[in-house]
Amino acid sequence: MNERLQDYLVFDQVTKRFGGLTVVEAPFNLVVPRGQFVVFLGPSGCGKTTLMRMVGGLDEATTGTIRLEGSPVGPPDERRGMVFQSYSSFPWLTVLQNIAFGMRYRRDLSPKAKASRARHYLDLVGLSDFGDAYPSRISGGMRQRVAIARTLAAGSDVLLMDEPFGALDAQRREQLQIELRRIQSEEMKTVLFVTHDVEEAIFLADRIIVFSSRPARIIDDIDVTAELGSDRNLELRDSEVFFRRRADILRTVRSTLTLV
Ligand SMILES: Nc1ncnc2c1ncn2[C@@H]1O[C@H](COP(=O)(O)OP(=O)(O)OP(=O)(O)O)[C@@H](O)[C@H]1O
Repeated sequence: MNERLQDYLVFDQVTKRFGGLTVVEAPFNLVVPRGQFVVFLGPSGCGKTTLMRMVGGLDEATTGTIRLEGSPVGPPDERRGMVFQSYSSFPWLTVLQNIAFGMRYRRDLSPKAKASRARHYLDLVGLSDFGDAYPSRISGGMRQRVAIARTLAAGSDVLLMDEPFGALDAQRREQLQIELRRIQSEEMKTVLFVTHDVEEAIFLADRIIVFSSRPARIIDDIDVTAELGSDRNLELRDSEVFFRRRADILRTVRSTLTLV
């Protein structure tokens, strides 16, 4: 991999304060190669969302820089797609139109290609029968799926996902985890993904960053792909090595609760 791909997304000496509250204190450094699936795992309130928002351009670092392909990240743009906990859909657009909205910048796609892509992602998230519905008429979990479909359809190179599957039932969640991992590896997406679910973290991640309580500090940086390979499927999920790894990581995560 050449240098530009190796240091594709870089947190360089980043700190963050909100008034008197220090969220990221010890300068935060992390180098993410292009195409890596990185999961942030850590106690509630330690600053994971804040780090993601800074990558997305929704917040600014107090000191230090976040660089994407060598340049400081600026305001949100189409290179970075976000699915956050407080997802939003446009109430005046139908579900299908909401998904298509994510592609408004895509000049490389004809209107017909956009329509078929929107339909594809609508089906993928299991909302085939709700394309013409308005967001106010569907459940919160379904609106979350609309947000996921819109972000995937947009085709951004970097996906910033903050507990995107939190409100989904177990079966839908598993299906979307498999699809997300497939899309990510086929299309070389770089993903930052926040979850509190250790199993989800191991299943999806190439690499897991484990944080301490606030102020956020990295206490472990786990190369999951080195141990489990990059092929993720349901057999792996039931395997002994998966369960062993899950137990190890749970131990590390539990230790963060006593670290301050
Ligand atoms: N705009 C803001 N102004 C003031 N404080 C903020 C702001 N945004 C976040 N914080 C505070 O920063 C801290 C870190 O919040 P953040 O949402 O990044 O944590 P988190 O690790 O993502 O938590 P969770 O896992 O519960 O989502 C919290 O104490 C939060 O209240």
